[in-house]
Amino acid sequence: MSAIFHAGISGYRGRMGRAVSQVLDAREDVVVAARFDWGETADISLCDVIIDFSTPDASVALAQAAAERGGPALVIGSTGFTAEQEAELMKAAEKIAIVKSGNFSLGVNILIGLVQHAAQRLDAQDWDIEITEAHHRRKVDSPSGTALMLGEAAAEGRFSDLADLQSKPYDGVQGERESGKIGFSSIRAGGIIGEHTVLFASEDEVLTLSHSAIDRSLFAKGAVAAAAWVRTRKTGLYDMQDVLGFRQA
Ligand SMILES: NC(=O)C1=CN([C@@H]2O[C@H](COP(=O)(O)OP(=O)(O)OC[C@H]3O[C@@H](n4cnc5c(N)ncnc54)[C@H](OP(=O)(O)O)[C@@H]3O)[C@@H](O)[C@H]2O)C=CC1
Ligand SMILES: O=C(O)C1=N[C@H](C(=O)O)C[C@H](O)C1
Repeated sequence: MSAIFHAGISGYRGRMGRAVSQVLDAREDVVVAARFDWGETADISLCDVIIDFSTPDASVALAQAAAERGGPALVIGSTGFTAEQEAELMKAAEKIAIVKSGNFSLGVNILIGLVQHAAQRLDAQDWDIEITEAHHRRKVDSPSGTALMLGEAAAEGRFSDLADLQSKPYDGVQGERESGKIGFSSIRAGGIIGEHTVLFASEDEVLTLSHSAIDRSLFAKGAVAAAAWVRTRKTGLYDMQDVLGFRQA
C-alpha cells in the first residue's frame, strides 16, 4: 500500500464533491482531513492536497489562500473560468502545485490527442470542425470545460490559438460559415452526465469522434488519481495529460 496522505474536499456537498467523498472514503491510504462548502471555513493546513469541484470564484480564492501559505497542492475541476481567473491560477501555481482539468476521464484525455491528430491532418480550408456537448439541466457554464479543451486541441492541431478560431454561436442571418473556424453548440437537458462530439466535415465525408460519460464517479476517480500524483510536487500548473504521462517528450 502507498503512503497515507491527507486530503480535503472543496464543494463537498455538490454533485462532484459527493462523488469524490465516496471514492476517498473507500481508499485505505487517504485520510479526509477537511470537507468544506460555500460559507464554511476549514483548516487547509491539515491537508497535503485538496480536491476542488466548486465554482471559478471559489477555486481562485482557494488557490490564493493555498499559495499564500505555500500549500497544500490542489486538484481543480471547476469549469467556466475567465481569462483573468486563469491568470490568477497560473500565478498561484508559482507557489504551489496545481492539477487543473475540465475533465478527469481517461477517455476524454485520449480523445484530446485524437482530435489534435485529426485537426492537424485535415486541411482547414476543406474540413470544418464543430464541437457539440450535452449536459444536465443544472450545469451553469457553456461551452463546457471539456468542449473548450477539445477546441484547444483542434486549434493546436492547426498551429493556432482557440481564441483566434472560435466562432460566435450561430443565431439569425449571419452569412456563410467562415472556413477554418471552430464552432460550439450546447444542449442542457435532464440528468445527462456529459456527452462530447467533435465533428470534422468536408464536402465529401464526415468524421465524428465522441465520448459519453456513463457515471459521474469516473471524474471523481480521475481527480483522486490526480491528487495522489500532485501531492508530492512543489509548484507548477499541470493537467491530466501530465498525470497520465501523455505529455512526456
Ligand atoms: N473537471 C471535471 O472532470 C468535472 C468538472 N465539473 C465541474 O465542477 C464544478 C462543480 O460541479 P457540480 O459538483 O456538478 O456542481 P454543484 O453545484 O453540485 O457543486 C458545487 C458545490 O460547490 C459549492 N461551493 C460554492 N462556493 C463555494 C466555496 N466558496 N467554497 C467551497 N464550496 C463552494 C456549492 O455550494 P452551494 O450549492 O451552497 O453554492 C456546491 O455544493 C462545475 O464547475 C462543473 O462544471 C463537474 C464534473 C466533472
Ligand atoms: O458540469 C458537469 O457536470 C461537467 N462538467 C465538466 C465540463 O464542463 O466539461 C466535465 C463533465 O463533462 C461534467
